[in-house]
Amino acid sequence: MTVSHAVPPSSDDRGPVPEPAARLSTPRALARLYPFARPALPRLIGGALVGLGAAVASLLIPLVLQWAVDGPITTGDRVQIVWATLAVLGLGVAEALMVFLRRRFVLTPAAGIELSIRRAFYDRLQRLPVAFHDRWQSGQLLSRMMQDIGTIRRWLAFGLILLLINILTIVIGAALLFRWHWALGTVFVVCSIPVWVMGYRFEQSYGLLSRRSQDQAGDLATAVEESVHGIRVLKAFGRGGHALTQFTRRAESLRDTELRKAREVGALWFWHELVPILALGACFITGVWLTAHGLLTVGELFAFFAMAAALQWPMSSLGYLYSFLVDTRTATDRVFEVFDAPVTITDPAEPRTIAEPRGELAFRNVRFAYPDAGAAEPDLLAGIDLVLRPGETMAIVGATGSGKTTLTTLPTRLFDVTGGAVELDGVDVRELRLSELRRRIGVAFEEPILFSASVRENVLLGRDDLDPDSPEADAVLTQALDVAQAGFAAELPNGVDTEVGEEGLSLSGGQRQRLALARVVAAAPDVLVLDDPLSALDVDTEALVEAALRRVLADTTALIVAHRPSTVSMADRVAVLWEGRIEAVGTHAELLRENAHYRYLIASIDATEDRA
Ligand SMILES: Nc1ncnc2c1ncn2[C@@H]1O[C@H](COP(=O)(O)OP(=O)(O)OP(=O)(O)O)[C@@H](O)[C@H]1O
Repeated sequence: MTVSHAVPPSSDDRGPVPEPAARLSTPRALARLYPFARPALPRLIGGALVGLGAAVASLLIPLVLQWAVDGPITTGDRVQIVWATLAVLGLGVAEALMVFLRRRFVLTPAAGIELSIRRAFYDRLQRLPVAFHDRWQSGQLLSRMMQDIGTIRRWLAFGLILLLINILTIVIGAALLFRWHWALGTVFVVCSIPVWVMGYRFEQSYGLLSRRSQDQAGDLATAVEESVHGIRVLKAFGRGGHALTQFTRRAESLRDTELRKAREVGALWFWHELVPILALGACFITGVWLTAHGLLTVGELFAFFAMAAALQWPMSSLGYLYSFLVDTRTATDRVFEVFDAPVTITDPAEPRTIAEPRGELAFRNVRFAYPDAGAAEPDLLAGIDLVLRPGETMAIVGATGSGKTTLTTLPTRLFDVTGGAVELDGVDVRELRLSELRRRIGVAFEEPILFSASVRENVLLGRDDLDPDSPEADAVLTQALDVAQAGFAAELPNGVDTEVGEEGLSLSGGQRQRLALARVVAAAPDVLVLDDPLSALDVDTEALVEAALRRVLADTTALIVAHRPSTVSMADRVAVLWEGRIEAVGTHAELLRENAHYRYLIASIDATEDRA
């Protein structure tokens, strides 16, 4: 059941936000929050009951006034007047206390619900495949995580309960009006009808605006995130002004939508303020007429005015609560679009395990096309057959864009093959638990990503089996840093406990690459997959890393994407990727002798190096 399809970031001023394909009614859309709200339900119900108690107390005051005016005030019974005064005071204090209690009841559970939705959302983001993250802007995900889930929390803490209480208060108030005289009740109900009709129509039009503004807020977050992330490029190219212009355009689009929202809400508020006043005016005239004709007592007329005052806030708040309801529905839709996105790469139903790991990696007639590739496009990988023998180092050489990096994403199932199979020690990788697979195969990417954490934490990321403070962890860390020639880490202000900045920006490209390499070495997998791991290193450091890697690679199977002759030289054999297939496999010397494409590729690599 989906509220709508996972709409990849919709946009701002490029046209109207598309209506989700399958819209649920608002109550059903909000009911999807139930699993998160269930643990907090007793307290939420408690809060609603106490809130209702406060509303009842406020409605009882007019009844006491009616009794006082028709009884002791008319008869002059002072004792009874004192009792009536005390009752009104008592009801007022009880109402205030119950409002206070209502807040106490709901605040903590609502914050708990927010936490559990955020946790589930983050967990979902972790489990969703790379293909999902390729399609979604990070700002869209961020705004859903922060802004939309915050809106849901505020709704559960205040909006929902207030809406229920206020509607109940209005119903009880109307019933009391009927009790005094059917004509009063009827006038009130008839005059209120426009309020409900306008509320319904408002939901339709405001829903679209609400969706657009929340999507635009996501786009804006993306713009901020991208410009902060790419601040060096923007500065280097002097494009700060251009970025500001683009940002301003997006911010203005959001402002325009917010203003349209505010105008819609303002119009609704106006009618929600005006109609109750008109209704009460009509009731007033009716009440005076009824009293003049002896059909209503003076006490009842007096109580009616008090009731009008008590109903004023519940009626006028409906406009605000409606818009809040629609915003929350939109926020819920946006959050559930992520929950509804399919997790396509999962553990198998009946996982196998590799009893005696040897480290043989085989590509058997592997085919692959990216999900967004056109149906008419040929597969990027169109029948890859390649076997890496245990302990062998295999380099992959191919033209730019031929699919080398893509090939490295398949063994760990960052993407699943669209045909054929990747096998580890004879077992299809799709038959292994993801945790086992990713423990056995380690990957270092060309773009080295470091997290905002210490060098130690970054390097030992894949070793959750080790206590980070244990001597064993220290030994693994030292050895990995040694292999990756990352001795510079010891000279950082706090050594290996130095926090490397956001994504390691405070380190040089080569330093980051060496730490990323150390991370995969520390993981000690059976098979290493390295996507051009030395591209950012200077010639001397590269030679040192190579020498150390050779020692590690001596008994580890490795698949290395090579863009340089020096990387090729580390390999036992080289595979030539050409037009989606492995055209030839052999030693560097054999291929130079026998394969024209290989000669061409090596020549173009050399030419690039010479130019560099
Ligand atoms: N996530 C993705 N979604 C869609 N298409 C992609 C994705 N990643 C890469 N591609 C496309 O797949 C093709 C192969 O890309 P890939 O990065 O695997 O090539 P490569 O051989 O590693 O290139 P290079 O040598 O330049 O690093 C390219 O045309 C690229 O545009």
